[in-house]
Amino acid sequence: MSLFVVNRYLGEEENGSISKESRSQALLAKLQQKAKEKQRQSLTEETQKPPKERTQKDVKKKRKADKDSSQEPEHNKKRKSEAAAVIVSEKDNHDEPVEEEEEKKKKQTSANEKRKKKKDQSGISVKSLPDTPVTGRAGLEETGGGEEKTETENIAPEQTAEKTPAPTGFTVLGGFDNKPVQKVHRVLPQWLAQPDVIHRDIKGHLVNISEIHGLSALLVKKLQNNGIQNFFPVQAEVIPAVLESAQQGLLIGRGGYKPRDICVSAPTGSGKTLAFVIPVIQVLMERVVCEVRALAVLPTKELAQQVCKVFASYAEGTSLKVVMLAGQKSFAAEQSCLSELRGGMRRSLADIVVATPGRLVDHINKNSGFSLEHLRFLIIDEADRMIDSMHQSWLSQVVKAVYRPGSGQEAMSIFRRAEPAHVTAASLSPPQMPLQKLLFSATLTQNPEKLQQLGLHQPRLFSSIHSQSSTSAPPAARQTPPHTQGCFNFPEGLTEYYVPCTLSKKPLLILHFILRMKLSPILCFTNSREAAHRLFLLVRLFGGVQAAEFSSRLSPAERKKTLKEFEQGKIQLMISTDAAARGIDINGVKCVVNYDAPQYIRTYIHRIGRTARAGKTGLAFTFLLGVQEKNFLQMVVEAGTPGIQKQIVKPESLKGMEARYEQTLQELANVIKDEKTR
Ligand SMILES: Nc1ncnc2c1ncn2[C@@H]1O[C@H](COP(=O)(O)OP(=O)(O)OP(=O)(O)O)[C@@H](O)[C@H]1O
Repeated sequence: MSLFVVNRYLGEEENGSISKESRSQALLAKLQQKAKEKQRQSLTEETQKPPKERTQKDVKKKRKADKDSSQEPEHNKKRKSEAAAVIVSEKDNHDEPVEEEEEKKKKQTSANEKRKKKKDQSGISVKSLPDTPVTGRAGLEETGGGEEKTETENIAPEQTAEKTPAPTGFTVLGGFDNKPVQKVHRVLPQWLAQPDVIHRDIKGHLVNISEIHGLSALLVKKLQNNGIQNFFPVQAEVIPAVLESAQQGLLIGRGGYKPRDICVSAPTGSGKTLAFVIPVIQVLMERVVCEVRALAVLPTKELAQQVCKVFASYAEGTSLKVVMLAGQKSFAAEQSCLSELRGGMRRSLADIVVATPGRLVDHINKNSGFSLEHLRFLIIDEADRMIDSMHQSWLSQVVKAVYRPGSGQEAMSIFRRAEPAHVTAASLSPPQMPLQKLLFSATLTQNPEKLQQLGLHQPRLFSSIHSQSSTSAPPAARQTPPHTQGCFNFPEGLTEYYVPCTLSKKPLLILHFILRMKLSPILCFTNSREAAHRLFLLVRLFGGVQAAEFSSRLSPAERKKTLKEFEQGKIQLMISTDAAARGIDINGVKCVVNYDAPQYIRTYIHRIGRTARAGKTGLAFTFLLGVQEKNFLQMVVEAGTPGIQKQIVKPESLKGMEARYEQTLQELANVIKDEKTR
């Protein structure tokens, strides 16, 4: 039972037996009639006086007339509109005679009604179309045929009758279908859109280490002892920028302002590690009191180990101490490396800490001897990975630990740090140790929302994405970035191939690459730990290849040993999961094989970036099944690859190994069964 009954006023026919449909038609016709009369009245008035005499009074009168007419009974209106029509015809004798005009309007009205009836039956929603277009062609004749064009002049004739005329002074909505939709282009923040350009071509843009001012003789000597005579482009750009931000010493940046945070997006193997190790050691080596002033956070133990080794190597000969928090040792052992109690006072035993997020958070929360109140540099390597995996919200815990009010005198000291707010005279008066963030990645996200999480202060971006390869510009020159080719960096010396294959032939292909094409040492990536293990077992059973697996199936010590043997050339084929994809710096990798095609472009970039490092050349092959080809190639091309070639391996070149391969598959099935039972 309907709760509310709404009775619509339908005029005199209210109680008649007319059907709903025709009632609404009749109502519609009436409304149109009224609209027509109103327009006629307004036209009549308008044509009676020259425009300049029309005053507010007229407008009010017109409005009043409109109002009255809407309340006036029907028969009066009809008479008025006929009278108005007569006035118009006597006044402007060049108009068509009234009867014909009336006839025309009637025809138009009935034509409209017919059309509406037809549309009603077709179910399409009906717009209430007044049938005497004011600005249409007919409207032009009524007003004596002015010269100006109206919008119906430009519409195709069949549309003129359809076009809804605008009542005087109103805009008729609609017509969206013929407006082209404007494409929205993402507008990057200024600092992202106009980075400082880093050249991709390392060999063509080396800068002698003596050209970089501000480096101590000790560091220069250490670089030369390590065989480094020239800085790579990313180092030549970033090292001076970091040194400049610490020119006034540790306390505050130039002019009292906080130094700008720095983001670096440069290809894999372009030397980003030294780009932060050298300036941080240079700035901290003059320190007097040992406190944790530099913290480098990396995603994996291996990377933390690798960076800690580089820091320790260049801190040798200085009083700086480097400590790693990555779970290689027990929590207690790490705790004793960080600080000690002497005479009832806490003394820090570390200047530079290299950590993985998990262990770092543990020490912040459970180790009272670990203080970050003097932290000056926060280095986030593989920054895009660290942003994505902000587990345990490690960054907010670091920032909280940095600005945590100290106890006792520390809380009162003029060096007490307050979280940066707006830059005002007051916020700058006590000299404070600023916290400067340094971000590094070969696939740094350009997504402002993601970067927002890092709370960067007036960030400055150094990027090689915009640079043209092998230009003849002077080494340290910065070009205004040309059009961005793609959104990722590819090492200059890398050649990429894809190999069409079938699932069953993939193991034979990798054996063919080693035994026939002699491409070893090969770093081979699979998409899972199990696939890496199975392939490792199969290659070992096939024989003739020194192979090893590298995944979380191995203990950290076993992984470290495997990396070392691979680097020493004792292993021809290292079968790895993506644990070794990011940042791992293994000298001498000639060839990377994506045994399983990577699902994400960042994974691809970091995998192939294990070769062609430090300006050397390298090869990258990706085995592709038929169904993967189209999407993979599209992904790589969109990322801005300089070019990927098709490498076909003929089935006959695999023929000689098939018999042995079949036998190996049998043995493999037994080995896997044994493992499962163990
Ligand atoms: N100026 C230099 N001269 C010669 N070799 C260098 C120089 N700088 C770095 N290298 C070497 O280049 C290799 C790659 O350096 P590094 O690991 O810092 O690259 P990366 O940009 O961090 O790579 P990824 O993005 O993969 O982490 C290292 O073996 C390093 O010793």
